[in-house]
Amino acid sequence: MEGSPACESNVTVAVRVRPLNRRERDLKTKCVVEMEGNQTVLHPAGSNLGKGDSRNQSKVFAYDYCFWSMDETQSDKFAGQDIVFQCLGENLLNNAFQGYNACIFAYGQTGSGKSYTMMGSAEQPGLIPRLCSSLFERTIREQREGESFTVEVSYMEIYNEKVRDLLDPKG
Ligand SMILES: Nc1ncnc2c1ncn2[C@@H]1O[C@H](COP(=O)(O)OP(=O)(O)OP(=O)(O)O)[C@@H](O)[C@H]1O
Repeated sequence: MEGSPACESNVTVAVRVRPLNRRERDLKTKCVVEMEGNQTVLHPAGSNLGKGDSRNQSKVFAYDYCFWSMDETQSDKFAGQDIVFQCLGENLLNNAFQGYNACIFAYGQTGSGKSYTMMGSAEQPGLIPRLCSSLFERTIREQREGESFTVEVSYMEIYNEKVRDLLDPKG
């Protein structure tokens, strides 16, 4: 409603673009994604469709966050692991410290960058290691007499409609 404060949703949706991989570069793949603020624009990939065909038009989508991780040299818009954590992880931790359950769900086709964003590497840690270190740092920092913190986590993968417990050593 006009004049009322912005409505805060309990769900945050972000989209991330990864750099082209070797195969895509070798095929001289054109990047058809553009990001501006919280908008993602998908351009037609160049086809033989007729002029009036709606598939020839760019499509604009709005998200809470659009992370451009295509090209590190574009430093003004490049979103590395640190930015992703600042935007998604810090809020989630704040909510967790108020006692709310929190969940991050990474969705995308194979090779789209889910593991990179969630786990990352030793040099480029992703959301999970960053969340864990901040979480435990904060439990130590905010320790008070007579209070305790209980942390419960689960880590699941759903692939081909099968759920796999990624923390189960037997798995
Ligand atoms: N933001 C990024 N910056 C640099 N490299 C990336 C990024 N995202 C993904 N990659 C690289 O792209 C490749 C595929 O990414 P990743 O393994 O994370 O995909 P995935 O979605 O988890 O795939 P799968 O569903 O098959 O497990 C990896 O080599 C990864 O290092």
